[in-house]
Amino acid sequence: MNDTQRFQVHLTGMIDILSNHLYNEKDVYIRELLQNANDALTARRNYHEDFKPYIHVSLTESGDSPPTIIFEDNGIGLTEEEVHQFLATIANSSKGEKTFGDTNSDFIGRFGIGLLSCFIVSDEIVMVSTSAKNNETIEWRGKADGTYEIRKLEGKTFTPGTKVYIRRKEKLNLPGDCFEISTLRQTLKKYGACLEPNIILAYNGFEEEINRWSHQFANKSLLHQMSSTDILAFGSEILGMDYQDYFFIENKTGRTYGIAYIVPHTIHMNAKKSNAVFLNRMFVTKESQHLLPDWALFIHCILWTDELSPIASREDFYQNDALEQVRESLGIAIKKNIIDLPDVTLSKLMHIHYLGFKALASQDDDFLSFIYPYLPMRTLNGEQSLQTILKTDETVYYTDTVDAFRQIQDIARAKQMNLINGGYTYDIYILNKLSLLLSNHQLRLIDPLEMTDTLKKLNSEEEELFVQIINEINQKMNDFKVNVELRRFEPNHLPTLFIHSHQSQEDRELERIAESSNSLFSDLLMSLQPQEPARPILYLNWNNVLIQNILTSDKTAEQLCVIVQILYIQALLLGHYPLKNNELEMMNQNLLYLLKLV
Ligand SMILES: Nc1ncnc2c1ncn2[C@@H]1O[C@H](COP(=O)(O)OP(=O)(O)OP(=O)(O)O)[C@@H](O)[C@H]1O
Repeated sequence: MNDTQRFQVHLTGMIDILSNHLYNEKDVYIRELLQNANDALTARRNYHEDFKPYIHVSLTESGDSPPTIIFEDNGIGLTEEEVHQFLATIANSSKGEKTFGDTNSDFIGRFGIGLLSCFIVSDEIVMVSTSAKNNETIEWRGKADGTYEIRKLEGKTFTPGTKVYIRRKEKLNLPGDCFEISTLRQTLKKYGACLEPNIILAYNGFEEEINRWSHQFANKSLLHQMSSTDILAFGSEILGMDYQDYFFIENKTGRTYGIAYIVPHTIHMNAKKSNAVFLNRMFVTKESQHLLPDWALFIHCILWTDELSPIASREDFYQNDALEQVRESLGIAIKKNIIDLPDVTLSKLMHIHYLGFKALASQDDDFLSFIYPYLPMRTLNGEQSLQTILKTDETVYYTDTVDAFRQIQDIARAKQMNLINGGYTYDIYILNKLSLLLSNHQLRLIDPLEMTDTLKKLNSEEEELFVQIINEINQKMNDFKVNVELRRFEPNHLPTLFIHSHQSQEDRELERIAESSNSLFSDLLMSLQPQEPARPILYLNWNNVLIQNILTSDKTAEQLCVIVQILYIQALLLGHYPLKNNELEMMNQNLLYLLKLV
């Protein structure tokens, strides 16, 4: 015979799960009480009742007994049947569907577990509720041990609404709990800032309104009528930063909207995002990481939504398709607003946030085609905007690495070339895209090797004069895998030009890493190297007085080689290339050699 049994709920275990494993914020019980009061007011309004909604919160302390927080609302209340059905049955809610987004419900509660969070701070929840449906008043006492008592209060007339009493546990060890007035005030402001009903906090005979000013911002049409002073003040209150510029944003459904503040200082690329989000007017998080695209670092948002699903702790949102669509649509809105900003604001913005703008421009052609004139780039003349760089009719060249720029900057300057250093973050993607996008400009990537074509060969007599010595030098430099050549080039003051192709740099780096690895790994690395690795070239400038003096002096080949080796080390150091072991050794030997001479 089948023996059907009922599951039992171990409430103490559940409270432990809630307090230690579900909620990060230790003040959630205030959020849940606010939310329930707010939902009860919504339900009463939906019940077609004409009344002035309020939520009244008070903190009482009397004598030696622990302080008590009392939450009162004049909402729909609960009948006795509803108390059994919704209060005493865990995970049963009177608020319908458990999913957000698909439904257009005004309720915030869904899961039917929120009230349990009060057990984190209290051993008993006492609720006195008068239902607007039948005017009956019920007192419910729920205990953390999983038992509850219920009784009807008769003989007195109560108006519809609910009062919840939370008395602090005797041994509550929760730093910064809300049984202290300033924490309670702060927490009510945090969660309740945008709720519609008037929230009043009473303490020691004084009353203050918590959300009178702030609740208006959540109303889309009121928001657009607020003064800019108010909007900036609201940003600083919610996000804790002083902003100077903002614009409104809204996604395409119109169900997620808000204020986008421009961050007034430079932001680190992996800085935490600071976006406050309210779901059905209830605060969810101040650090939403996924609601805006990654590039939108220069924006801090305050957003209101009713179309996203919160995770169980209600402290963030599920990363689902709905969230992705909202993020994409908000991204489009931000771009559009930036494009519409006045020129002065845009230049100011660029100054602070060029990196964020470059990130966006490198991913988005539309944005790039608008924004590129304002983007700053490093050139031979320091930092310039692309609009200034591209003013000329001549070809503008760019390198793909900082290293390539360094290698050719001197001769490029001598040739009066327009050269951009494309080696900084995002620049190469932007420049590559622009080279295809801009039809009227010659924007061309240059390889340092191309520059060697412009170095002049010596005439045949000169060539003959030095061919032997250059050969000897090359033999001595063979160990360092570099070729030495003699050429004429400008600027004359430049004794050498060191050209290191991508391939020769890679081969060199492989060798250097192999040197500092264990023998097994080093053998493996070296087996990856080609038989004949690519070599950099050290060009000696025959136009340069130092080089002329060196080569025409009566020094022996060995002595000349010492000097060329020193010039080679200098070129490596100027190019920021770490030295290999044999180069270090060679430099030390040469220093000793020089020491002996002086
Ligand atoms: N102030 C109140 N007025 C009227 N009913 C209330 C009040 N507080 C709680 N309730 C009732 O108790 C039920 C359980 O509340 P609880 O906070 O545990 O869950 P919920 O609000 O439904 O969902 P969630 O877990 O998502 O918050 C509610 O569905 C509601 O019917």
